[in-house]
Amino acid sequence: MRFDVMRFPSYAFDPETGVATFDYVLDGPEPLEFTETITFPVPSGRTAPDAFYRVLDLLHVVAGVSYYKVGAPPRVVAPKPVPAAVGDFFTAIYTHGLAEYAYRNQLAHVLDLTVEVPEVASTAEPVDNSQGRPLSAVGGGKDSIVTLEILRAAGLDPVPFSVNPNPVIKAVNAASGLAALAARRQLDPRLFELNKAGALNGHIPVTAINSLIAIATAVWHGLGPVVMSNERSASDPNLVWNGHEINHQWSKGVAAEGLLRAAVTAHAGLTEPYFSLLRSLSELHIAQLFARHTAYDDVVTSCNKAFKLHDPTVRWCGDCPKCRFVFLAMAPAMERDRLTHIFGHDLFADPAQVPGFLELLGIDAHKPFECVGEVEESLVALAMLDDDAPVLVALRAAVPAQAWAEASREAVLTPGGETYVPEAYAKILDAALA
Ligand SMILES: CC(=O)N[C@H]1[C@@H](OP(=O)(O)OP(=O)(O)OC[C@H]2O[C@@H](n3ccc(=O)[nH]c3=O)[C@H](O)[C@@H]2O)O[C@H](CO)[C@@H](O)[C@@H]1O[C@H](C)C(=O)N[C@@H](C)C(=O)N[C@@H](CCC(=O)O)C(=O)O
Ligand SMILES: Nc1ncnc2c1ncn2[C@@H]1O[C@H](COP(=O)(O)OP(=O)(O)OP(=O)(O)O)[C@@H](O)[C@H]1O
Repeated sequence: MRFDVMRFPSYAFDPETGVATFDYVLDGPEPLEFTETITFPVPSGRTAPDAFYRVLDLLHVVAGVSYYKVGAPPRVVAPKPVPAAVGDFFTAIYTHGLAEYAYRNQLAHVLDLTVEVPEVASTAEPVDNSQGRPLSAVGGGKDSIVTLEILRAAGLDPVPFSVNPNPVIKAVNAASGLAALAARRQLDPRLFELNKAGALNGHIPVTAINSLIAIATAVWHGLGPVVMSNERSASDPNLVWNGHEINHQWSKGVAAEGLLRAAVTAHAGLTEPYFSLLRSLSELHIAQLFARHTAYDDVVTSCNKAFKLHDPTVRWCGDCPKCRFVFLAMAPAMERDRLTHIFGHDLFADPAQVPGFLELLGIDAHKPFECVGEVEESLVALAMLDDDAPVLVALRAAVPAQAWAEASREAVLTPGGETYVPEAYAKILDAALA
């Protein structure tokens, strides 16, 4: 299949049902057409404001990555004039956001794309949304639980929100006792047929898509900023290829956050659209904050296999990089019995897990293409554990002396790095960390 250009013919939105449909075309000798459907929760008695439609303009192009990856055409032409900040955001989504896909499929041209914008438009009038109730994105894992509880403790009355909440997310929301909002996202089924037939496939920047759905929902419901739980290490690449950083978690990183904020403010006017409350924290630090909340032990699930669209696991699979990393990160903060209860497995008792842990400790290959923290975080977590579980004994013996010397507990557990957290929320975070 050869395609010349990706286009975005139109989108439609029905405020009665909350259903938005986004159309895509991969144009070439044998064009392919796709439609993605996103159903927003409908608020009672609120008309969708202009800013809502403007966020949909952004979502239309960003959600196109799922279909672009079927053919990787050399050109992507955005549908309407947008401010310069939006063009930059689109280009970053299709290059950095698809970098792992480009690397795995050896499609170097994807990293050099520029999304073409018909004309540069002027920026929107400001819309002050900074004082509304925060919409807190919930992914079912430990990070968003920590954010939800920090916002709740500060009296900000957060509204939990998820895209396609699965049983894990529904159980987390139930454990929180808060009334949640949800949107439904349906990929064009044709995509799955093409995948089965062997079409090009790979990872996409899903957090950017979920984030724009969250922002649109917050705008329509008259809420305040969307608060994410993306950690410091999400900004660090897995490897460098042809001079380009390849980061599995790119759209969770701080650069993506800055670009998304700038695009939404320029095109939709929102003064405080979106930020990650936990940006300055390591995963290890967040795991320590999570340990304070036992109410979620029976439901919290960070394993990505539980979030697959087809054949998901019920909870932790117990044998993937993410399960291993979160087990190691939580271990110093809680009794082993509690940890084993949360996971349903004791990963430190199983010697077959040793090679996977060595990868996290930087002893083998590059950081896995998964949502895992830095090698330094894993080393510090291991250094904080002093019992003789079989896996821990094997890992201690394998870590070279120099690696221990380079891992600083203080560096890992001290907040730092660039963030976009507004001052009022930064005070709340400081209070939670005190
Ligand atoms: C759950 C998961 O990890 N999925 C990744 C996996 O896909 P798989 O085929 O095993 O299962 P499904 O997710 O059910 O996907 C079925 C097909 O649909 C395509 N697809 C899915 C969602 C979407 O928005 N667009 C799509 O085109 C998908 O490509 C499958 O063909 O492997 C895929 C290929 O590497 C990944 O793309 C799947 O990742 C999901 C999009 C996903 O939701 N992943 C998150 C758990 C995830 O990886 N989050 C990252 C943050 C990434 C970011 O920058 O935002 C993290 O937490 O580190
Ligand atoms: N289905 C979803 N709907 C809305 N937001 C989501 C969804 N899945 C993930 N997110 C948000 O995207 C960000 C990244 O997700 P991630 O999976 O890393 O977080 P998490 O589930 O809270 O924690 P963990 O890292 O332990 O899995 C978080 O802010 C999370 O709340």
